[in-house]
Amino acid sequence: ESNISRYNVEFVELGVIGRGQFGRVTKCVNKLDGCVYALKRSLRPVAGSAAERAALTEVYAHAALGKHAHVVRYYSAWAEDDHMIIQNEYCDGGSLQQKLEEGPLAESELLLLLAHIADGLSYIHSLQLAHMDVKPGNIFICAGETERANDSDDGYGEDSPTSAHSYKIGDLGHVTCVSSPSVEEGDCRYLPKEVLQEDLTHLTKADIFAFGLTLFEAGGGGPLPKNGQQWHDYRDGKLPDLPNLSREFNQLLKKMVDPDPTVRPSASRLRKHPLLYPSCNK
Ligand SMILES: Cn1cc(CCO)c2c3c(c(-c4ccccc4Cl)cc21)C(=O)NC3=O
Repeated sequence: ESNISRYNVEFVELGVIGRGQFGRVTKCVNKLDGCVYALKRSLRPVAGSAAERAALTEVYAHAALGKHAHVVRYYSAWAEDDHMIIQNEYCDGGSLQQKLEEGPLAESELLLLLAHIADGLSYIHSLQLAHMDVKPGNIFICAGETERANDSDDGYGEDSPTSAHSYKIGDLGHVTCVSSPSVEEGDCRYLPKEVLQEDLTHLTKADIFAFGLTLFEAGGGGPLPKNGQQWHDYRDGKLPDLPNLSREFNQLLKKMVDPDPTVRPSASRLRKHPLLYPSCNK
């Protein structure tokens, strides 16, 4: 293989920001444009393997999703000396999972998370795609981001004038087309029962389920079960109330994790939920 590495020629590594069985994620400066990016470097998957299909799906999804205020932006991907590299937007505020280590979010913060991620999911779903791995570890925070209606407003842009920080959905490694039979299951803690039972007829509602458990966890309901009775209870409509949240928020969480996927609100409906427009319903 060539030993001229684009990674080393075009980027300066600032530090490792993530490690996994997949490889590692680094924070890098591009020497040409001087901007900071997140680069994931993983072993090149075996040709024809599920891992290769997932890697290609990730790049196809990023390319199809282009630019959106609440989806982590993709810039480039390439292969070099037996590795695959993907260059994404660097979100400087860490992941939601890291933020939750400091404790649960207050309802006002949960509403910001709800608005931003419902926006991102609504955009992904509008392209007939489903994320399939929504969870705190795949939601990243861009601190100090002032939201403004982006000039190329495609109707999905955030319309609130400014917000202290912005939540974005990342890691498109499990993205699938809603009419696709093959699903690479995401984290089982956020997986709805119907997907486990191979019912793939409502894949966008699998994202809503996972987002519901993500909000429940962010509101203090964690840690989530990976199996056992509690895992089943949460999927049989027995999600406990969170005492520090309003009755209305608790009702919304129960709707988002309803056993019947058709009962769960769509992402575009979530964007218009009354909880997000407090002044209107006084
Ligand atoms: C572990 N980890 C930490 C971060 C920084 C959070 O402040 C991070 C990022 C990404 C990713 C990422 C996820 C999946 C695929 C590719 C990448 Cl670069 C992983 C990240 C990504 O795409 N953008 C990131 O900021």
